[in-house]
This record gives sequence, C-alpha cells and structure tokens, in this order.
Amino acid sequence: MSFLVVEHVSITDRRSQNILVKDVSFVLELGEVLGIIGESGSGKSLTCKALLGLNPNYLVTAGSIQLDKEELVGKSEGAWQAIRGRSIAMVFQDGMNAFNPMVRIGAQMVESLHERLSALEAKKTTLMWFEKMGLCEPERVFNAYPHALSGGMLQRVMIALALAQETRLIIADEPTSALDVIHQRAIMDLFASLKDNKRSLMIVSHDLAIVASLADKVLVMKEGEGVEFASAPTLFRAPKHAYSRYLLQTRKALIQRYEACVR
Ligand SMILES: Nc1ncnc2c1ncn2[C@@H]1O[C@H](COP(=O)(O)OP(=O)(O)OP(=O)(O)O)[C@@H](O)[C@H]1O
Repeated sequence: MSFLVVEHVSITDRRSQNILVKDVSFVLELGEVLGIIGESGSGKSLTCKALLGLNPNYLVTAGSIQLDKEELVGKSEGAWQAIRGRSIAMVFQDGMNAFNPMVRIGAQMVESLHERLSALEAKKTTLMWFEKMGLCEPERVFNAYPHALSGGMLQRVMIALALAQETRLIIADEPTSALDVIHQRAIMDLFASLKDNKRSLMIVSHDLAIVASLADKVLVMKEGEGVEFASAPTLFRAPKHAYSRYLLQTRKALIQRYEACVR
C-alpha cells in the first residue's frame, strides 16, 4: 500500500451545502514529491488542510485519507494535534500568521521541537536550519520577535521549522510566493537536495517551473475537482486533460513574452 492514499475526498460547506472539493483521489509514495496546480479557488489549500485536520468544523471532509495505513478522516482534535508536527508538517503561504507575535522566534522553534530534542539540541538544530535557509545572523533571528523579521525571512523560518520537525510528510502551500527570486531558487534547490526515501513532499504552487523541477507526480485541480493526476514527465510532456494543456500553454506564452523582452 502507498505511503499516502487519498480516495474520493470531498469537502462540503455544511452551512450552504456547497461542495468545495469533489471526489479527489491521488497516491504518494515515501520519497516522492507531489505538485498540486490549478487556478485560484480550485480547492488546493482545502485539500492540503484536510490532510492536517485544519479546516473549520463547518467544512466536512468525506472519503478516505490514509497516511502509512492510518485513516485520518474523522480523527478527533486531540488526535490531529499528535499528527501535526510528528507525522505531517505544513508550510503556509503566509509566514507572518504562523507565529505568535508575542513570543521570540527561537522560543517558538524550541517549543515545537521539544518532544524530540532537549532545549539545547533544539536550539542547535534550529540554528543549523536557519543557516541552510540562507538566514544570515541565525542567532539574531533566533532572538527576534516575528515583527522584527521581513515576510520573506519569516517564510524561511517556517520552512526551517517544517524541515527541523523531521516529519515523513511535508505539505507546502505556496512556500516560496513571499520570497524574492534568489531565495526562491535557493529554497527550491534545498527542497531538491532533501529528496530521499525518508520523506514525501506535497507542494502547491502557481509556479509551474517550480513544480516541473521538483515533482514526481502532479495533481491538476479545477473547480474543486482533480481533473488530472499523472507522473510529472507525462503531465508536462503530454497532458491529457484540456485544462492541463491550457495551464501549460498559458505558462509557455508568458515565458515567450519574457524572452522576447530580454532578447
Ligand atoms: N473557510 C472556508 N469557508 C468556506 N469556503 C471556503 C473556505 N476556504 C476556502 N473556501 C472556498 O473553497 C474554494 C477552494 O478554496 P481554496 O482555498 O482551497 O483554493 P486554492 O485553490 O487553494 O486557491 P489559491 O490558489 O488562491 O490559494 C473556494 O471557492 C473558496 O472560496
């Protein structure tokens, strides 16, 4: 059985009976990277959050999500808390909201790692990941309050936290959208260098170049549905669904326009 098996997942807004995610299925093996692409509002974030039990109670998840043979749909909040950080780590689009503004960054990192590491080890691990994230002056970042760091720095702190947790699944929802291109490239190189058979990554991105360079498999979402799920080479070379073709064509047209400008 695959490491992650998502079968017929639907997410319904109980208040309006709107079905926001419809019958999405995909599988992921340990060591693989899944890219999720699709236009804004197509259900990418809701699907990711369903894997972490992070959607509000009025959004009801049906279907099956099995991580390492454990069924996640229907878990209690207490059970979700044990899963988050231990089995699955998440990187959100917005680094600023991920941290408590009243607590220094270092203390929040150490708190998140305390189950596995002593305070001293947690600090050492944190500083190591800060350096890998290209955060100059890791000690200063460690001692800073969130508001003293830029959005891009906080984003890198959040990625450092997800990686330091050493979970077997990392879900990254637009992890680099707040970063400048230089740091985007560095983080993507880092994600690529971390590819091994010990962890899997799900990455949501509007940047098809990022997905093409990292992903082994791709899920294309449109209006809440998974319209195509394929290996990355198949999806990028011979997309089957008309919407996948449209997404790739749009991207190509943008690159051509850029290349015409810099020629
Ligand atoms: N908390 C919520 N309550 C009700 N509806 C929601 C909620 N969050 C998202 N939705 C709706 O569900 C649909 C899918 O939203 P989702 O955030 O998953 O899209 P997305 O593909 O991640 O978009 P983006 O690329 O802009 O982040 C949208 O129609 C959105 O308005």
